[in-house]
Amino acid sequence: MTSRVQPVVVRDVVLGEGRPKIVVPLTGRTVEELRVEVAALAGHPVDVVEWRADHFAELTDVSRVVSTARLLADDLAGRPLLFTCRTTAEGGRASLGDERYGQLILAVVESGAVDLVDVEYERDRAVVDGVLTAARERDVPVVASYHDFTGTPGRDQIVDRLRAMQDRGADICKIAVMPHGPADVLTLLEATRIAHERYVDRPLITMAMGPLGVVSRIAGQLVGSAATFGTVGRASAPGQVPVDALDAALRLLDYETNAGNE
Ligand SMILES: O=C1C[C@@](O)(C(=O)O)C[C@@H](O)[C@@H]1O
Repeated sequence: MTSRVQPVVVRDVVLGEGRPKIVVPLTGRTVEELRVEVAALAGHPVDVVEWRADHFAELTDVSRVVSTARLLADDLAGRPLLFTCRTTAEGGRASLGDERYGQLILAVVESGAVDLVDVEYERDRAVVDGVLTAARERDVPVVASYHDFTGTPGRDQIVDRLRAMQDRGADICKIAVMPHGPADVLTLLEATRIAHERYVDRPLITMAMGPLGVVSRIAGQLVGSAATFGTVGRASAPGQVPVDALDAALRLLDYETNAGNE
C-alpha cells in the first residue's frame, strides 16, 4: 500500500510517516503548573507537546498567553509545541466568542512562539480562514479539528468532514468522536482508512474517545492516523492512556518494523 500523504515536518518530527507520533497535552492553570508538567515529560516518549490553553487561568490576557507560549517553547528545548484553545462547544473550557477566539489564535500564530496551531473547523468561517491565511504566511501548520462528544457520525459524514478540512486548506485534519458501542469505534477507523487511502493527501488525526475507543488511539498506523494523544499526568480527553504504555503498543503494532517477522 503506497501512501499519498504529504508529511508535515515540525522540527525533527515527521507527521504522516511511520508510527503515529505521540502528543502530550499540558493542562496546567498557571505558569508554575505548566512548567512542572513540562519538567515531568523528561524520560518519556513524547514527540509533540500540546498546550491546552483553555485550562489557563489567564486565557483572556492575550499578551500573557503569548509570553507563556514563548516560555513553554523555551522549556521544551526543541520539542514541537502545538497551541490549542478548546472551546466549550468542543469539550474544552474556553467560552470565547468567535471574535476573541480568532484574535487569540492569530496573536499566537503571529508571535512565532509555537510550531503548530489548532483551529476548530466549526468556528465562524471568516475566523477559520483568517487563521489559515496568517498561519500559511508564517509557515505554521494548522490542525483543523472537530469533536463530537455526544456520538459518532456516520462513516461518510466523517470522511466528508475530513475532506472539507483539507479543501479549506488545513495542513492536518483531526476528528474525535464519542463511541456508544464497538460498531462506532469501527466506523471511525473505517472512515479514517477511506479518507487516508482515497481522498486526503495530508496527515489525519482521528480518535474514538472514552474506554471503548482506546484501540483507535493505538491503531493509527493501520488506518492512517498520524498522531495520538497520551498522558504524562492529567488527561485532556476521555480514553487517553499513559504515554509509556501507548509507545509500547505503537511499537507492537508497527507493521513496518514487524515486516521481518513473517
Ligand atoms: O483534539 C484533541 C484530541 C483530544 O480530544 C483527544 O481525544 O485525545 C485531546 C485534546 O487535547 C486534543 O486537542
